Amino acid sequence: MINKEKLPLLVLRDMVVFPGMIAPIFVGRTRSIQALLNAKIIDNDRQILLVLQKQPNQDSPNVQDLHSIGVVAKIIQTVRLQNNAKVLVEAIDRVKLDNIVSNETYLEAEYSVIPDKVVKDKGSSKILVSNVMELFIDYTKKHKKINPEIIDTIVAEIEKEPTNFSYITNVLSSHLISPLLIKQTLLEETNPQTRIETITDILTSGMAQLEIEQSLQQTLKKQIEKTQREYYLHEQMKAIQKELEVDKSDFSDIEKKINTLKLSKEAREKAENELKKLKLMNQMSGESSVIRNYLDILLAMPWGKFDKNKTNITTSREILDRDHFGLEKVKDRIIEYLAVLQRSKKIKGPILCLIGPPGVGKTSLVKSIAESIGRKYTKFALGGVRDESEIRGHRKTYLGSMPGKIISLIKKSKTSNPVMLLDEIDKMGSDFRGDPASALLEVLDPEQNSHFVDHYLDVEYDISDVMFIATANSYNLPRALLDRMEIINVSGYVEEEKLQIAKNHLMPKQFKMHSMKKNELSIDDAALLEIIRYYTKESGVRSLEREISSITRKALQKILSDKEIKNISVTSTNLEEYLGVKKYNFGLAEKEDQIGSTTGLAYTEVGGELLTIEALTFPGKGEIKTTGKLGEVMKESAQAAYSCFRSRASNFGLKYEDYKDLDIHLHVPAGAIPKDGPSAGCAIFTTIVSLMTKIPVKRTIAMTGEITLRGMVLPIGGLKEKLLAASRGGIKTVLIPKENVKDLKDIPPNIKDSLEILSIATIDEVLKFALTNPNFVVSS
Ligand SMILES: Nc1ncnc2c1ncn2[C@@H]1O[C@H](COP(=O)(O)OP(=O)(O)OP(=O)(O)O)[C@@H](O)[C@H]1O
Repeated sequence: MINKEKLPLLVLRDMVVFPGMIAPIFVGRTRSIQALLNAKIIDNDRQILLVLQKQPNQDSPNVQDLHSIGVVAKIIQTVRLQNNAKVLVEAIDRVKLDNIVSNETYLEAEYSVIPDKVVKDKGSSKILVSNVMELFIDYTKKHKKINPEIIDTIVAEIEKEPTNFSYITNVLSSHLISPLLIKQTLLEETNPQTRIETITDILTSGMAQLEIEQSLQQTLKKQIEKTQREYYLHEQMKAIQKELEVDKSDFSDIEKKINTLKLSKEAREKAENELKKLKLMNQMSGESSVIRNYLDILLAMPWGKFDKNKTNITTSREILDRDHFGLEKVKDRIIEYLAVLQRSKKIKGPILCLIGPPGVGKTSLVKSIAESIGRKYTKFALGGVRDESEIRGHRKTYLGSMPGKIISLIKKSKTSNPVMLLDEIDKMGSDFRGDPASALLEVLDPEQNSHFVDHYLDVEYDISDVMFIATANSYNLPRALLDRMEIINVSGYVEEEKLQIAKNHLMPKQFKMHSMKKNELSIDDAALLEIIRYYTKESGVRSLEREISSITRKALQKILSDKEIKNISVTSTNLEEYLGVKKYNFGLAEKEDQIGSTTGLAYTEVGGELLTIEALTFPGKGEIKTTGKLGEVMKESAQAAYSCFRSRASNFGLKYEDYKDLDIHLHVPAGAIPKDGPSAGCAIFTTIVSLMTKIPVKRTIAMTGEITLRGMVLPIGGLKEKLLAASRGGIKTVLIPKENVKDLKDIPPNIKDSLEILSIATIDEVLKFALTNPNFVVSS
């Protein structure tokens, strides 16, 4: 039924109000405010019609611009603001508008209430409601636009009236998030069941849309994350590249070296691999500095660099003669060796080893050899080397590891064919860290050393062009090493030679070193001889050189501190002024012939020595006791000499009773110095015989020779050194084993001339020469 009484019409721009709902409305348009003001009071309520305009953006819609279905509502509250108002309305019924008219200030219309159709199939509608409710809850939760508390209230209210389908659909419709037109359709639908279905459809499609949106959002989020990640990585890469850019020059240096150096194939591959690793590394890391160091060393090696072989034996001889006095035999041997080199360019044979006491010129000979063949000189001091890695290096993985000395010295000499002096090869030790001698064997073996691998370099380096020359003070070398080497004996010098060396080599050398002019200082021969005799005690000339150096310094100081002094001459009279009191007595021979004291001759690492052997008797059990740090061999030699004496005692007119209760104490002075070897046998025997027979031993005689129990004299070593010591010590006569006579040809004539050298084959002969009363032996 149409309600002919008109009600003012409030046109809504963008909302649909459903029956039963309370809604706040902002009213701004004048016509709307006028409509509000003219709301009619019906049943004690101010009532008004509400309708949606078709186009939300129209400011003054005409009658045809409005939907025909709306609601009649009561105004609960009105709040007037300055130019507009806020009104709270409660929709009462769905209405159809008729006869809409516009009076002066607002629209008004007649209306007829449209009741909802009665739902017949309540069962299925109930199911539909529970479905739609579930959907609604899901949808609103997902949508997140509706406050969860409101959802709870709606759900609670609906649960209160589960069969009021009109109410339920209106509530759900008003909370749907959907376009206005759809809402208007819902308002216009009078069948609640149809409305439920429509709402279900709307929610389902809304859900699907939401899901799509959400997955789209996620993809978008992922996309953004991916882009951000890529951006970040990109930036990081830029930073790394920038970092690398800085070091690029470093790498290019290394690359250049790898490409230009004459590396072996293996070394090139290794260098390239290491460089590859290095490029991928953090340049600040410890490992990268290990690799850098390694590459530095590997690429600093003189790959393929050789000094040109200038071997010419004539010039070599000249240089050796220029630098060294005497040593003819040694020089001959060296020249022979160099002759092979001149022909074959590479010596595959054994390496040279110069053996002799200190200061005899071994080192300077090697320097001269290097100079004479135009090669660099380098020295590997082996004294005290105990660790194999000093020769062959440590693996580069160890912290602070380094290549071995051989490789380091080659690198330092900047050529692959230097002359390398292996100094003091006899002083090499060995311990748990490995035996350096066996590593050295590999170095010296011409078959192996072209493939020498240093632990640090870890690639083969050909050292077969290096000329190794060893020096040693003694023959105390591992057998295998001795076999690899050609020994050249460099023995000591006699006084005359020392004098010549001092005048022609040491003095000019020291003068040059101290910038002393030739005419400013002179040391006469007598003074030099005194230095040799009283200030030095050596086979070589090292101390002599030191003393000359000390004189030069003192003379220089005098010249510089006193302008009056223009030159200085050092003679035997003023020598003490420069060198202080005499350090040694010349000639160790006894002042008088002694009972129980004999002079023996020893050969030590520092050259020949006079050895006094003395003995005493005292009551005892007929035993012999030895002191003076004697080695096992020397002790046994004393035992043998004593047994030999006892077996022959009757020859010397002695009865068993004479010596059976006597102990002998045999001592060799300079008790702190270890002594060993069998060559003092003769001297010990002579001492015992002299002691027991009370016949003195001639003071001017010295002897050397091993004895057997049966009284034979056996040969000894180091003859030249021993004769030199005898001549230095003021000895007149030397007894040497008969078998050593053949060695005399190697002894310089001046030594032979300065001594009476007698050969002995038996101990009887020894006694005949050594005792002051030789007839005694013969008569007995
Ligand atoms: N025959 C010689 N002619 C000239 N100078 C010599 C001669 N012998 C030695 N010298 C000089 O004596 C000094 C010591 O020699 P050098 O250092 O070569 O001795 P060495 O035998 O190598 O000793 P070490 O075994 O202790 O190494 C050097 O200055 C050297 O030039």
